[in-house]
Amino acid sequence: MSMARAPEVICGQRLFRVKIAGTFTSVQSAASPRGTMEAPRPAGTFVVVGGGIAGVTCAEQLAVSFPEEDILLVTASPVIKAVTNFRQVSKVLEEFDVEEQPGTMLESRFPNIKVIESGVKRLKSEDHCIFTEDGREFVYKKLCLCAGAKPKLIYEGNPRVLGIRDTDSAQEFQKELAKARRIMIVGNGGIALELAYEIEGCEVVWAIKDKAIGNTFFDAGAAEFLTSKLMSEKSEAKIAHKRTIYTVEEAKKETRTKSKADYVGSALGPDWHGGLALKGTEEFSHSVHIETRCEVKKIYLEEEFKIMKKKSLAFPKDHHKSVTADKEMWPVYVELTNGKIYGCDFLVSATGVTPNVHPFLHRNNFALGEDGGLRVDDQMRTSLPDIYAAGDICTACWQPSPVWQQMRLWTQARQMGYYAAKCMAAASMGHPIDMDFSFELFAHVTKFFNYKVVLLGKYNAQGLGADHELMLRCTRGQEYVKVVMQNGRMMGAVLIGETDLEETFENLILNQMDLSSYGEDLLDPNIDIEDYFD
Ligand SMILES: Cc1cc2nc3c(=O)[nH]c(=O)nc-3n(C[C@H](O)[C@H](O)[C@H](O)COP(=O)(O)OP(=O)(O)OC[C@H]3O[C@@H](n4cnc5c(N)ncnc54)[C@H](O)[C@@H]3O)c2cc1C
Ligand SMILES: NC(=O)C1=CN([C@@H]2O[C@H](COP(=O)(O)OP(=O)(O)OC[C@H]3O[C@@H](n4cnc5c(N)ncnc54)[C@H](O)[C@@H]3O)[C@@H](O)[C@H]2O)C=CC1
Repeated sequence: MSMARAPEVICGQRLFRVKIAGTFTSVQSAASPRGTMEAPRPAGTFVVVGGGIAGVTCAEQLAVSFPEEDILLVTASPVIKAVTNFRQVSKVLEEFDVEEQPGTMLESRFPNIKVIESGVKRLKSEDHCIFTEDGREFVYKKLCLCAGAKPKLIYEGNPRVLGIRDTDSAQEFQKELAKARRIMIVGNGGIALELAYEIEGCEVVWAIKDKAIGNTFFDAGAAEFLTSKLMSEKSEAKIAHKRTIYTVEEAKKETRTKSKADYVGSALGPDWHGGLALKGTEEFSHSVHIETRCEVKKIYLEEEFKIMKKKSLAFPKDHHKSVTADKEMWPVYVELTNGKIYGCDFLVSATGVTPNVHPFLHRNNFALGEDGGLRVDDQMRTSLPDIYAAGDICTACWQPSPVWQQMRLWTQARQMGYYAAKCMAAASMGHPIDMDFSFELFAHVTKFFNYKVVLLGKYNAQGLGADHELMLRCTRGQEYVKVVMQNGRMMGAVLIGETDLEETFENLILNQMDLSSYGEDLLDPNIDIEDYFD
């Protein structure tokens, strides 16, 4: 490598040389301010790994904080994810679109960002350097790992089991669906909910471990509200954006109740299925049969199943009629733990994600969280010096606010990427910063079954024990409102439909006002709650 003199960059007290022959390298640090020679310390630049929302937001924020420095974004995917049309809906609720863009677009928006399209195959933390698949080595002074997560597939490797994470896997899924008459969805979180509602022209057997749908987001009440929509014909009416005061039909109070294929691309963005026709070969819209409280016991390919001489079941079109044996043959058969067997064209494993830490672990003694993510503290630092992490790859291990929890969502990926960059900048200047306000309250706005869904705080009473009460208001087909109360304070809420309550409830959760005296008025649709708390 040529050792031609490199441009010099002053950062704090230290003199660094960066960027030699198109790569970034280190020189020994200058003498310490006291005049004694410190042990040689690596120089290098700020390096961010991962072109998803967390990595891109982190790199952008670093580029703004250090306009004179080069920021390196190393990513395995050919496109990066950019946050566009960002809208701060309220204090903590945010909405944005996610766009796939070539790395060059990011470079032109931020001339001090350099995007390197290559997977990181190894991290040598003691030398502060990373090695990429294309044989390059980059030295960092601070590194932020934002390599996302991978789908945690059941029966991984079986050709009839598909997962959905990035554009490639979504397209593969669409291609297979276009030829399918029946599929099985396994899992009960975000992806399963979206697929069960969006898929048309194909029978869907949906196998869930729980007794109600959508366990990662909803309790049984909300699930029932949504299930009726799932079982009815699909109506594509646009969501209205005005508040409507509905009559309470039911108000009750419950007490105490890929080589390259090895690298995944970035996780899909909002409305990822919007541009994909999720349609099977048939001409009907929804046809979903839900099998509750069961898991997959075994799967058999067609030939294997024929030898077994077991019986599979026909798709239960009419829930009141008894189940009959299936006369058709299928490419794959799924035996459930409840003893039932269904044949289908393929199975979608929508069974969660696992943090993508593997490329960084070799000889690096990272502390890992229970879910396998890189543990990060309240400054987004991992357990190794000068290495930060953000987004799906990390496990938040600080003492959280009583109404915040980590979930692997793009809002949190953005917030963590942004805050990690702030922390890296602050550490470079030698002072820590206060936790970002976005971690005060968990807030997620999304769409399920064409309903707007807002989740706030401990929306499912997570970790509150038995000492809480729920208040509900529900108008079938219109809205579902649930608040979680503890000691007279609002701790969380689920708002489905156009309730227009999110801002008020967000404030009530944040300010922890004693609401005991308001009782059920809190959810009375005839009381304009915004005026009440003005
Ligand atoms: C189908 C689907 C629908 C979703 N819907 C929603 C939703 O409606 N709302 C919501 O809030 N969240 C949703 N999510 C979750 C959300 O997309 C993720 O939480 C978020 O995008 C994670 O961002 P990230 O930047 O941490 O990781 P990712 O987006 O996974 O990005 C990781 C990046 O790292 C790169 N990378 C990986 N390994 C390496 C390596 N070794 N070297 C270099 N680069 C590497 C990848 O190529 C990628 O660019 C959805 C997820 C999926 C899969
Ligand atoms: N609108 C939104 O907010 C959406 C968010 N997402 C996010 O994308 C990521 C991936 O989504 P999902 O895969 O749906 O993950 P998820 O974490 O939302 O749900 C995983 C589901 O799989 C179930 N499960 C786990 N192991 C299982 C097994 N062996 N057998 C049967 N069921 C099993 C779990 O009980 C859970 O219901 C998540 O972080 C999710 O939050 C995804 C789609 C939409």
